[in-house]
Amino acid sequence: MGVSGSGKSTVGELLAERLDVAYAEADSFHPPANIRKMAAGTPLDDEDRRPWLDAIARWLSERSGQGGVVSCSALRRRYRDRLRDSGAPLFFLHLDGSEELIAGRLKDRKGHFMPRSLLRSQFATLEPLEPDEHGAAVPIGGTPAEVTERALAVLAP
Ligand SMILES: Nc1ncnc2c1ncn2[C@@H]1O[C@H](COP(=O)(O)OP(=O)(O)O)[C@@H](O)[C@H]1O
Ligand SMILES: O=C(O)[C@H](O)[C@@H](O)[C@H](O)[C@H](O)COP(=O)(O)O
Repeated sequence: MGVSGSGKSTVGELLAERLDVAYAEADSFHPPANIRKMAAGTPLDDEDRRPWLDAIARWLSERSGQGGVVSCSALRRRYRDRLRDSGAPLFFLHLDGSEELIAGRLKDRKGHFMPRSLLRSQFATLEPLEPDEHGAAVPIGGTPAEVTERALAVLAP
């Protein structure tokens, strides 16, 4: 989990490779209308995110027990609750970094529908993990390989 540009896709793929489990990119579960809306510079609302979270929850429940990594922003507590309702045992890794660091990385990202102008609203929507949630924050400084090592250390201390 984490805001746009926090490294979910980059680190998620590396993590899945290291764990030898399936990987899913949550962006690919958005209905086309959601992609169009974000590309036009408008943040999604809860209603837009409902079918998207339902589709990700389906993927999770189909894979329950086999392991897997999904890179999904899961910005609000209630979105994570929806994913937990899938029944799959989930561990949320929050890729955690400053708006300044992430904005800098997004400047160099090419060929992605998400405009940088939405980063502010992503931070405004973000609700960090609460103490009762199974998961941990992972600082995103350093290379993707370093962040992946940090995530692995948290998963298997
Ligand atoms: N640890 C890192 N160091 C430098 N650049 C990174 C790092 N992680 C990701 N990036 C780059 O930052 C941008 C956003 O990463 P991405 O994985 O697309 O984030 P998200 O999936 O969360 O939107 C991409 O251009 C990616 O190559
Ligand atoms: O809930 C949302 O507002 C979106 O799903 C958003 O959080 C997500 O991050 C976008 O799909 C952009 O994609 P990237 O995170 O890959 O930039």
